Amino acid sequence: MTAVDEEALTSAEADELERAAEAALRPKRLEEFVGQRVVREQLALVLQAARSRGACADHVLLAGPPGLGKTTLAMIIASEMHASLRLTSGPAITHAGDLAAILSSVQEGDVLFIDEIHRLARPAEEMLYLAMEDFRVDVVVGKGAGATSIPLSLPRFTVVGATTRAGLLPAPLRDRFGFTGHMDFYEAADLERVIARSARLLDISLDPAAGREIARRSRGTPRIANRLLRRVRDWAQVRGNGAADEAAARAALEVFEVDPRGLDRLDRSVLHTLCVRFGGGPVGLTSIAMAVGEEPETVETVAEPYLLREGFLVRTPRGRAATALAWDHLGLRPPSAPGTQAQGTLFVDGSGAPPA
Ligand SMILES: Nc1ncnc2c1ncn2[C@@H]1O[C@H](COP(=O)(O)OP(=O)(O)OP(=O)(O)O)[C@@H](O)[C@H]1O
Repeated sequence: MTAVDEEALTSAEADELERAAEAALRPKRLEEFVGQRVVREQLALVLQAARSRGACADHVLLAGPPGLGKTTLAMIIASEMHASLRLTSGPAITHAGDLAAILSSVQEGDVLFIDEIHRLARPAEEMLYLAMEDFRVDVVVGKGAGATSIPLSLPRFTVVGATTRAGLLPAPLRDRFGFTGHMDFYEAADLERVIARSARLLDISLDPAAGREIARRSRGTPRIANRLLRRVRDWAQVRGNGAADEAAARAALEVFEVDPRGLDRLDRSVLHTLCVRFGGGPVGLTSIAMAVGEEPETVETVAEPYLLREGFLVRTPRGRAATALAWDHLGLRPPSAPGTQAQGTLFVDGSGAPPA
């Protein structure tokens, strides 16, 4: 096995472990689901009404940045409806035939979760409209002039679609969802509750001040909060005295390059590129992505929403531009200020100054 294979295996194993750790922390019922008060209330109503009619729930679209709980909510919908859950994703369905195979095995009342639904191939998308509206698929048998289309009726089922980019969904598909839950970043207080709950489940005795520190630096995202909690536990075990207290939280977050505003390496790299390489912008998404070595979609869906929300950057018709807060956070001065040099190295504390 080559060094590259070994590395790939290790990171695949690490991803698998992270996924397993995440799965163990998923709330199973709507009342355990912390925060997102509006979506929770709307969903509770939709599900209760469907249950009392003895019908399956209307199709649900969940929209919002990664890690806010869309998959978790899909699982909760299935469990609240006492239904079986089938999971797939837009990129996994490369041909309409893949979707036809899934749909033809769907049972009455099932919940079909389609993650990244905005990435479905067009023919599959069209098949899905029909399935969602008329509970029917047309299966094409044969090729060319001899091809025939055989209609296949489906039992009633619920599609739960998740997307980080609701704007990319074609209107006909969007319109087939009876309810859309718009998920937003969590308030720090809600994240503290997520962290306290996870600490209990993981049997970590967590100091409330450490929970606050982790919450503050989790970019409003439960997945990040849970991940940082596990890293704080690691630090406490290996370098500390086992106590997950505030000092352990600060030290661990420093090691894992999460700065005091919760920005991680990618966030800082985007801001740094914008300020130093492009003089603060405005500059197009693709140029930023190329400069930081990421896909434009990753920059747009993973880094940008939080940077926008926190006021580090703005979107203008001519591209992304850094705000005064971004320059300040990096310890740099914008080029218009006299005597400015838009240069510097990024440090974990976001100061722009090297550690003493
Ligand atoms: N409201 C919540 N309360 C408690 N834990 C939560 C909540 N939302 C999410 N989590 C936890 O955060 C993790 C990520 O959630 P999930 O996988 O559902 O996010 P997602 O929005 O589907 O992300 P992606 O779009 O990247 O797939 C899970 O471990 C889940 O337990």
